[in-house]
Amino acid sequence: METFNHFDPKEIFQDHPESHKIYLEGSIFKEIKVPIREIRINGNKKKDIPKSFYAYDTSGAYSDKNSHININEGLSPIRKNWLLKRKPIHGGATQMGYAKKNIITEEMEFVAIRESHHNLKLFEENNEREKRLQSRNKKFTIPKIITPEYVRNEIANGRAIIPANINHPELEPMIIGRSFLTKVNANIGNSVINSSIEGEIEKLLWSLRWGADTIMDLSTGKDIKETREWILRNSPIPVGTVPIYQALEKVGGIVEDLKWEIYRDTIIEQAEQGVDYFTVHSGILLPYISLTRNRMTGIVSRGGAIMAKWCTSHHKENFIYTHFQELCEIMRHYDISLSLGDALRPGSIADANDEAQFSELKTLGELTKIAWKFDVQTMIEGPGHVPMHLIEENMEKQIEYCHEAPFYTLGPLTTDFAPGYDHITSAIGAAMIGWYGCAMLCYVTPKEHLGLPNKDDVKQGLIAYKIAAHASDLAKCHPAARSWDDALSYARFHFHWEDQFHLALDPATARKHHNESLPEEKNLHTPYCSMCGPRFCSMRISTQIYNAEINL
Ligand SMILES: C[C@H]1O[C@@H](n2cnc3c(N)ncnc32)[C@H](O)[C@@H]1O
Ligand SMILES: Cc1ncc(COP(=O)(O)O)c(N)n1
Ligand code: MET
Ligand code: SF4
Ligand SMILES: [Zn+2]
Repeated sequence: METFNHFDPKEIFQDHPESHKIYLEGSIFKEIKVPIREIRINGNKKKDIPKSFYAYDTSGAYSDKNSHININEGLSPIRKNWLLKRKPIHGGATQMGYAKKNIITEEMEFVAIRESHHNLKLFEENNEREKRLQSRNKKFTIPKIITPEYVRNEIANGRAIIPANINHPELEPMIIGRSFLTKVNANIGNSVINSSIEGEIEKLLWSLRWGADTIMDLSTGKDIKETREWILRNSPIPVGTVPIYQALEKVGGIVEDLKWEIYRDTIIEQAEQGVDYFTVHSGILLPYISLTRNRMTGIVSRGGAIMAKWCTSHHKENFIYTHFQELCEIMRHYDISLSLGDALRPGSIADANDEAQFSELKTLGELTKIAWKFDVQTMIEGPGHVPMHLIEENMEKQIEYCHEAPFYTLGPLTTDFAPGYDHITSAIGAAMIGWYGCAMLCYVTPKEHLGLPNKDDVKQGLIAYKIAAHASDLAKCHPAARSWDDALSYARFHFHWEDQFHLALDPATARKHHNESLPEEKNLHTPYCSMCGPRFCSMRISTQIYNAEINL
């Protein structure tokens, strides 16, 4: 693609009525501007309720009415000055390197503000209510306000990462760790069957619109490098890749012809472009491969299957494992985060939690320790297909084997019997593992196992996963989570229909469903909807009871 003139990017971000973008300033670093979406709450104009709600905002400059957007030029490089300034003062280091030296970076303050800003109490404290809602929370203590020092400490200890390549200055930093908001990744990218750069840009923009915290470009078709360049220059969120896919392309798809040197050159090429994290299949060792023989579905990881074929055909140990320190040195230089891939994740309910899977997980734990020596920020990838009763064991073993490095799981899918609806089968497992402490949920779309997702699949996958992530945050009693539910419930009980739509995850769909049976103009202040009608509306009857009490 030479130039982009296919559609107006800003149009994708216009269906957020009563929302506008504001920026919060740093206190350590005045030049940082942390984006937030402010949603206006209109109420009935009589009562003294908060006038706005602040929502975490992943959409970058695209949703800013005052910004200039040109896909051909890319986003403005907001981190450029931070990086330049820091280098002569402290020398270049990874976020983990700075954190270990007790240095707070711009990125750390940025994410601290981002994680705390909607930590605003919408309604007056109700101690009895707070006690009741937190009574069964045993797993987590998350601080009420996330400070830059708290962020630094979590990064220094390896419990959280800020994926931020020094060559991705367009990035708005975000943090992945179990003491922070649960994050969601969206996979995009072409395949040989289906491919266009503008189509991938469109999926990127839909991902941003629907709240993806990171994306992975999993392209395996044509123009892999050029596609990635367009994505990176226009992405305000971290971009991850699986470099072995492009390495395999370089050897014409012949697995046996792969070698470390080609893989290394691919890594450097992608590092120079600004990729923020790499999925690396370094934990699948030669002896583990035979453990998959009796599985129902073999090796389902793409990178894993490629590596297994290489190892068995040469009868040699995994070349990423044997060159792991060299890999870490390259990644440290760019501050690329390491996502240790789960090449042996189960691809069916029958294969969940088997020996192959957990053997690899142990190896990933050993590699984590090595990566940390190099100050490489690290997270661990997890399954896959797991029935609900076996999910908790995955989280427990990951924390134990991998020294509390953040967990990043695909789903997990809780059943295999619903192709076409795997965004739902997997959002169930994602909500559970998020609650147990998984830091980032990799979405699954309705197309899983069936084909390459299109932009509508991206939307459906993200909606399912934003729900899973938020439900996890509520269950973790994350201090920033519940205020959104409270604002929406208040609007619902008081029949502030407009507020209910504006606060909704998907405002247009909520409005459309409401208006299908009660047309908008006449009924927007109606104290009921078509579900029960005027006489049977229980919330209306409740209000009548309380109003009568007041009159007594
Ligand atoms: C590991 C996960 O990545 C998904 N996956 C692999 N390639 C792509 C792509 N080009 N676009 C979207 N998702 C992809 C798989 O469907 C699986 O869910
Ligand atoms: C959570 C997650 N997302 C993506 C991949 C990469 O895909 P693959 O292992 O199939 O190459 C992975 N291993 N885990
Ligand atoms: N659905 C598979 C999984 O569970 C992925 C297939 S495409 C590599 O990981
Ligand atoms: S998703 Fe399709 S192409 Fe990928 S492993 Fe499954 S069947 Fe093969
Ligand atoms: Zn699968």
